[in-house]
Amino acid sequence: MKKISILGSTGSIGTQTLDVVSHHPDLFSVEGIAGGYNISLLAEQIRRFHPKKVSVATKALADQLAAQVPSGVQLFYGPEGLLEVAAGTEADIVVTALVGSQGLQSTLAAIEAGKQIGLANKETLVSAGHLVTKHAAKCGVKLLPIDSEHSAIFQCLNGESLDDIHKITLTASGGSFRDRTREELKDVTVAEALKHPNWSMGAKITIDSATMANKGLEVIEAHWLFGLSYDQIEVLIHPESIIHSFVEFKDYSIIAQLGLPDMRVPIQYALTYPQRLPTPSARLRLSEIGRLNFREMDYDRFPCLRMAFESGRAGGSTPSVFNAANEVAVERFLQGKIKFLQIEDVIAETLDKHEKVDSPELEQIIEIDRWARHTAAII
Ligand SMILES: NC(=O)C1=CN([C@@H]2O[C@H](COP(=O)(O)OP(=O)(O)OC[C@H]3O[C@@H](n4cnc5c(N)ncnc54)[C@H](OP(=O)(O)O)[C@@H]3O)[C@@H](O)[C@H]2O)C=CC1
Ligand SMILES: CC(=O)[C@@H](O)[C@H](O)COP(=O)(O)O
Ligand SMILES: [Mn+2]
Repeated sequence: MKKISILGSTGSIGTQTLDVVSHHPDLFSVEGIAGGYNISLLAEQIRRFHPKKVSVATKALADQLAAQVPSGVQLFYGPEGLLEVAAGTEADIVVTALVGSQGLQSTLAAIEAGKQIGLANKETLVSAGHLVTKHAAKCGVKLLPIDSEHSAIFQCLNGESLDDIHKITLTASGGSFRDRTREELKDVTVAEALKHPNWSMGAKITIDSATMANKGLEVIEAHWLFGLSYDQIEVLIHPESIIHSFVEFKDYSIIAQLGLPDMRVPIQYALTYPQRLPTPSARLRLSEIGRLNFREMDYDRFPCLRMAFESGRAGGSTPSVFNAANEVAVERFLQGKIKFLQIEDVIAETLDKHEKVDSPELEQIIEIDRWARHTAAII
């Protein structure tokens, strides 16, 4: 029986992780879950999966939840509560499915406690990839990718030497506005931006897909997960999201991973690795799909991706600023405070104001993240 804890159990990745668990009740037990504000769903998850430790965003919510669940469950709240669920249980693997760089300290705590990591929360790796990978190596912890593209690359690389890689290609659906010109993006609404063509995901990542910041975060995530240079990472628009990504080796042979867009496949692979088991996903039938399409990436159309590459190449604290500015800009867009195209302006101006710090320690990352959020909030 593999014991798991989930940070962000009430979100898109969290609920799909629990769906995978419910399809294999003999294989998995749930030690801990952490959510933010959705306590009715947390109460339901507690009744169904019997975690020992549960965390919510605030003390008031923890008190409300206490009235709805069996007295044996240990309830926590706030950042300390996340650390408790990340590191204070007997879990073998922690699924990091919080949204944003707020997941950084709990991911590091889980690693320090020797938990394997099912990594969905890409912002942690963007913000502090050098620290996360260093700690994981020191503690002998595997970072098992859940992000669909990185799971694809991980599966393609199985048993292959990193020295044999020429390039990897991350595929991008193009997001909600892939067929619109920049002129047509001026007055798009939040509701339109939230309509991803292929995936049902949380609000923040859906907006990131529309700006292509998501692929930018994924480029930096791939750099850290696979130890590749930015020159070895390419992005290709593939509107169907059937090829989840591919590796081109130095003999120019290409290995790709394909499947219908269903996150339960990469989630389950991270939980069962190196074993493969049946999933609840439907089968891909290529004869029904008929054809697959590809388009060259246009960096003028999607400047957030260009800024992500530049931030990754600049290194040090720059990706952390890119990430924090993006998080704030997306939140402001979702609240109707800025327009869609201003997301990229907020990121660009915040990056312009930043003075890079090389190899920042955790405390410096936290301080720089705070500075970037404050700066991005008032641009
Ligand atoms: N969704 C997807 O298909 C994919 C997602 N990812 C990545 O996975 C991560 C999660 O994405 P997704 O599941 O879509 O996001 P969601 O917005 O659906 O879920 C976010 C989760 O974080 C929790 N949360 C938010 N704020 C707090 C807080 N202050 N304290 C505790 N918990 C909090 C939410 O709790 P609550 O709702 O209870 O407030 C929720 O459980 C992101 O990093 C994303 O980029 C990667 C690949 C695919
Ligand atoms: C499911 C997943 O991994 C997302 O990150 C997905 O990749 C978003 O789609 P696009 O960024 O390709 O639009
Ligand atoms: Mn992805």
